[in-house]
Order: sequence, then structure tokens, then C-alpha cells
Amino acid sequence: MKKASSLSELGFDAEGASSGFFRPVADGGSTPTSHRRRLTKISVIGAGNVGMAIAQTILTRDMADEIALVDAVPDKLRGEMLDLQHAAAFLPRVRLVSDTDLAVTRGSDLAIVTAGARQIPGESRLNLLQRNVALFRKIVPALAEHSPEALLLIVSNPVDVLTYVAWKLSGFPASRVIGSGTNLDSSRFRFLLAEHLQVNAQDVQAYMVGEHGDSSVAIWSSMSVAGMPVLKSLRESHQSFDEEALEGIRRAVVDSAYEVISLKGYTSWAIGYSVASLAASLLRDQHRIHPVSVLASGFHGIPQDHEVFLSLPARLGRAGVLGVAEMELTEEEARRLRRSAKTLWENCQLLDL
Ligand SMILES: NC(=O)C1=CN([C@@H]2O[C@H](COP(=O)(O)OP(=O)(O)OC[C@H]3O[C@@H](n4cnc5c(N)ncnc54)[C@H](O)[C@@H]3O)[C@@H](O)[C@H]2O)C=CC1
Ligand SMILES: CC(=O)C(=O)O
Repeated sequence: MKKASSLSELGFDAEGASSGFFRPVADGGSTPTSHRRRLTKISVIGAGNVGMAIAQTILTRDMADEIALVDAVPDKLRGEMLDLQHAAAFLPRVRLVSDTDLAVTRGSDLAIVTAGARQIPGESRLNLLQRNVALFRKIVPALAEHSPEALLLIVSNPVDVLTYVAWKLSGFPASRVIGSGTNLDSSRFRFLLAEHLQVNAQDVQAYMVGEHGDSSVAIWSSMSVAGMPVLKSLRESHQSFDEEALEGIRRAVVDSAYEVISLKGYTSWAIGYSVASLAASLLRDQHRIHPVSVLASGFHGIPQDHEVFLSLPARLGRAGVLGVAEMELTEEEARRLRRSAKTLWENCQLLDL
């Protein structure tokens, strides 16, 4: 049975209650239009492990005035909404709404899509494609209709191909359709490098690019700590340079999700922080550089007519993707990136969009 969760649902008159409790000052008027701030609305579609980790991280980072949650399972959805609402006394004030109907997302500034099937232990991300494309055909056109000016941030897997699908189905410009991509892989990479080098992960600048998945590419050539190019310093100081350890780290990054999924069934916390950091860079117009899935045609020798989305370091702001960094890659890195692009493009071509 649906129970009331707000005082107005319980029969209290919210207007009456507030006017009785607080009186306006003697000559109090309304807020001048020039002082009114535009409210920020974020929608999270899919209130599963990932959607809820993202929603709760966004809540703690105080970047939305309204968060709309959407899921296909009404009881679970309402339970998740209430559970978050009950933390109100510890959080910035946010209007939290939920519905199975995508109309609740109307007027979103940012719509984050996490709905869909997830991997079972050992399954690849690309294996989820057909199931999640079917879902996207229902979700994306409705999202675009309700929020024609929104930024779309895709998280569901396989994220790169689904970002391409969302771009096609939404009709939005590519600058407003972004996949969370290797922002997460790069964080895993930085964590493992930091452990290896005994420094803080925030001081490690290192990117994984390409597919968020098995063909992702570690960019060793530009890796730096405190501005120092790590491989060059090691070579110049004739210190032992352990190729095997580096390859072990790259392998560990690629295997990370498989390991977590085999241990706890799904991944959630790291992707929650990863996506919240993207949301902050976008909505607060931070111009920060994140490796995210963007339209990569023409970059690093990827053919111009291959409309493939994969991760490259991109400058993010309120308008979405403001630009993509022209990284200097070694020949081997560029070759691996093109191979990653080929795998993804072959998958995109299987789709009838
Ligand atoms: N890009 C990335 O780095 C990551 C992506 N993922 C992906 O995120 C997705 C979600 O993973 P989890 O949250 O663990 O799965 P989950 O199974 O916990 O949640 C998926 C949710 O989608 C909902 N859903 C299904 N159809 C829907 C519809 N038509 N409208 C609204 N909601 C609908 C389900 O009811 C469920 O609550 C998966 O595809 C997973 O592979 C997960 C971790 C990292
Ligand atoms: C599941 C997934 O894509 C990840 O955790 O990387």
C-alpha cells in the first residue's frame, strides 16, 4: 500500500503551516527577479546499485536543487527515495522526487542513465548490448522530449556504444551526450600507480583512454607525478624500469571490475564518485579535464566516417564537451587506441538506428 511521505500527503496544509510559523517582516516583498537563482535539476534513470550510489554522492556534494529518480520497479524506487529523504537533517536542502514515468524528469539540466542489465560474474560489458539498446529505445527519446536542453550522461554498459545509441536516439548535438567512459578506469589506474609509487592518487596524472572495458589503453608516455614525467625520469636516472610491473598495473585496471563483480556482485561506490565528479564539472562549468566517452571521429587516425564514441581527455563545462585534448601518443598507444575504436565501431554497426 502506498503510504504518505510528506505532511501535505498526510493532510497538513503546507502553506498554512508555514505562514503560521514564520511571519514576513513588516515591509517584506518578494525576492527581486535579479536575485533569483536558476534551480538545478538532475535526473537519475535507474535506481539500482549504480544509480543510488550516484544519487547519494551528488546529494552530499550539494550540486542540485532537485533530484528526480526513475526506475521500472515502483516499490524499490519509493523505498530508495524515502531512505534518502530520511537523511534530510544531515544534508543540504534538496527536493527529491521519484516516479516510474519519465515525465518526472521534465526540465532536467543533467540526465544520468544507469538503467539496464549489468554483467554477471565473468561476462563482458559488450555482451549486454542488445538488452540495453532495447531499453534505451524506450528511455532516451522520452528523456529528450522532456528535457530538450539537458546534458545526457550515459553510465549503463557497454557505455561507449550506448553513448553512441543515446546520441542517435536523442538527436542532441554530440557535445551534450557524454559517456562516463574511462573516468572510472583512470581513477583505478591512478590508485594502483599511487600504491606502486607510494604517493597520493590525487598527485598522479595518468589516463586510461579508449573503450571502458577490455580494450582500454593505458597512456604511459604522459604519466606524471607532481608534474614530473615518470617514465622519462626513471629512464634518465638509470633506475630499474620494470615493464612487467607496469603491464601488471594495466592488467589489474582492466580486471578491476571483473574482480569486484565476482566478489560483491556489482560495482557501485567508485562509479558513484566518478559520475558525481563529472556532474560537478559539467553543471558548475569547471572546465576540468576528464577522460570521458566523446565522439572521436578524426582523432588519432580514427576514420572521419566512423562515428565512434570512446574516451579521450575532454574539457567539460556547462555546455557539455567544450573540447578534446590532442594528446601526444606513442605509435603503440595510437595503434591500441585505433584497435579499441575498431572494436567499438564494429559493435555500433550491428545496430539498426
Ligand atoms: N560505466 C561504468 O563505469 C559502469 C557502468 N555500470 C553499468 O550500470 C548499469 C546498472 O548497474 P547496476 O545499478 O549495478 O544494476 P541494477 O540491476 O542494480 O540496476 C539497474 C536498474 O535499472 C532499472 N531499470 C530497468 N529497466 C528500466 C526502465 N525501463 N526504466 C527505468 N529503470 C529501469 C532496474 O529496475 C534496476 O533497478 C549496468 O549496465 C552496469 O553494467 C556499472 C558500473 C560502472
Ligand atoms: C561494471 C563496470 O563497468 C565497472 O565497474 O567498470
